Amino acid sequence: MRPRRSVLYMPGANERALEKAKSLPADALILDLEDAVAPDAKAEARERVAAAAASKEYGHREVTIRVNGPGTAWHADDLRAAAEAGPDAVVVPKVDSAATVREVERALEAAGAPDHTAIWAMVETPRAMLDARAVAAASERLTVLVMGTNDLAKELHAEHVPGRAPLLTGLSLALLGARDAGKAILDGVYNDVKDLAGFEAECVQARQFGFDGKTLIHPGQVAPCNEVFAPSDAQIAHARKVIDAFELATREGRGVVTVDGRMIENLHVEDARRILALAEAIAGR
Ligand SMILES: CC(C)(COP(=O)(O)OP(=O)(O)OC[C@H]1O[C@@H](n2cnc3c(N)ncnc32)[C@H](O)[C@@H]1OP(=O)(O)O)[C@@H](O)C(=O)NCCC(=O)NCCSC(=O)C[C@H](O)C(=O)O
Ligand SMILES: [Mg+2]
Repeated sequence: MRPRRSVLYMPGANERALEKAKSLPADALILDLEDAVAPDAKAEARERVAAAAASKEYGHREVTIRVNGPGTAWHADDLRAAAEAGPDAVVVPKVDSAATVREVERALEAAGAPDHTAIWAMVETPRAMLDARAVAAASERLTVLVMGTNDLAKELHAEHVPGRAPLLTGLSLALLGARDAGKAILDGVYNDVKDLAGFEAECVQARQFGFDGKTLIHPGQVAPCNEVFAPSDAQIAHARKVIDAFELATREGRGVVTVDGRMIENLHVEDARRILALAEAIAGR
């Protein structure tokens, strides 16, 4: 169980942000070479990001590198540099087919990427929503899907509105694909870094949908995001109660029981165990 409540992007060319990330309570970092880096700064950012990822100075935080997308002039060089740096994962934008995942996997292996370097695939196009399951299941190296809700909204000609009605179908399709393939999935970013109330509402919505965490763009979003995606004290207490009550029922030869007036079966116990495992992993940080 690896907590991925808060996953912070930072521009690969921004030395100050790369330094600051060492002290932020984010579960994971995405050192970005794609959208947040201007074309003229790509080569320098690539060196900076590779050195940061290889430095092992980020403690418990998962360190990932977002490369430029397949078909761009920088993609192959980015993959080679990432493979040599050996981050926890390479984040690949605009993945819309299983074939792309396999090409990335081959390129990483040809460049000598260590086994521990996973692939995180960004799903951010209509095609990716429709083929999310195939993308998620394309490789064992692929462990996480990452929503790209800005690109998705752009492709759909959709507006960013509170509640995200225009994106809900895409979010659901991506979740279905990820979970069917047994993979983790992260929600997209919230662009208005000053609107903390709107941000928190979107975190709660993502948690209710089933996302493991949310991608972020500003340090001020990390703490509230961690709070929303961590099991609350009440959830932890309830999970323990469910497990205890079900174990007692099982010893008495019953397969179903009620806790606080609600029916509990084996599947609820599995969920309770998942909640406790996540809480323990967070407490171990
Ligand atoms: C959004 C920002 C441009 C805001 O920048 P700024 O106004 O300069 O922020 P602050 O002055 O409030 O910064 C305060 C301090 O925090 C540091 N900082 C800021 N952002 C980060 C960060 N992301 N990681 C680490 N540290 C950060 C500043 O350096 C200040 O430090 P100090 O001077 O020591 O006090 C900016 O936050 C930013 O650039 N964010 C990241 C943008 C980014 O990475 N975008 C690409 C990913 S999102 C995406 O691509 C979407 C996806 O593909 C999709 O389709 O949806
Ligand atoms: Mg994008």
